[in-house]
Amino acid sequence: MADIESSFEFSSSLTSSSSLPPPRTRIFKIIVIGDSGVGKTCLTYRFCAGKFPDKTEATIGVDFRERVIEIDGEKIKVQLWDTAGQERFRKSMVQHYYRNVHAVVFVYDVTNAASFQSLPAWIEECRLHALGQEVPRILVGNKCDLRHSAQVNTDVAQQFADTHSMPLFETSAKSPLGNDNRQQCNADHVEAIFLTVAHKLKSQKPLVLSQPSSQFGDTVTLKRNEDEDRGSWGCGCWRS
Ligand SMILES: Nc1nc2c(ncn2[C@@H]2O[C@H](COP(=O)(O)OP(=O)(O)OP(=O)(O)O)[C@@H](O)[C@H]2O)c(=O)[nH]1
Ligand SMILES: [Mg+2]
Repeated sequence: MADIESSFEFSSSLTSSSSLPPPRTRIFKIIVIGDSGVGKTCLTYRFCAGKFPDKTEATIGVDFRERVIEIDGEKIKVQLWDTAGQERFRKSMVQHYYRNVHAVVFVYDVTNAASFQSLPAWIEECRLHALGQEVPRILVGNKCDLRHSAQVNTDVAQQFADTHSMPLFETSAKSPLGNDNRQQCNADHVEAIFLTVAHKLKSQKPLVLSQPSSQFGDTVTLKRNEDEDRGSWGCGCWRS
């Protein structure tokens, strides 16, 4: 089974004479995968930049977005890997996505049944890249603002999520522009989805230092205990 590793970024202002423990930021690497056009770029942009992007183009390879959040007084860097859905744009990068992944977000488009039907293939890809069951996964049905043209029934999606021990979130990356409370709620989910993943990762068992920090290095690698929590994390389904 592959180890889950977590990175810590140490403050560059640290001096060797300091007697205080170094301030540090834990980094959680979360990959976002799913068919082209489901809204991976919009979702990650919304979480990191706080808005729906003016325009997007198909992602080539992978884009990184980061946001530092604070949970229980600890600063955590949520690093989102926004991957390309189009096969021709992802081929060369695929090996890199899956290295030291802390969590996976599977995205489908609620208005596109084919994107939902592709999910088993995305799950299989994770398996082929040795992603263990201990790596938290969540399922996101995006574009709920287009609910009138929805092709994927919530109950069917929930059943799929249950089968694969994932919480399901239905949401919209698009900004709620009107006073529609339900849309507001949907958009707030984008924030909540990634915060939930970060909380889940933070609450997993303590990390153990596995290699000393080099004299000049800013980053050390930490390995989780062997007996880490392997269970699923219950149903966190939030529906609109
Ligand atoms: N109505 C609506 N449109 C959305 C939403 N999210 C994304 N879109 C639109 O869907 C299209 C594709 O969005 P992207 O975020 O680029 O899709 P992607 O999954 O990153 O696609 P690839 O990079 O090709 O894998 C764009 O035209 C977005 O404006 C949403 O929540 N609601
Ligand atoms: Mg994209």
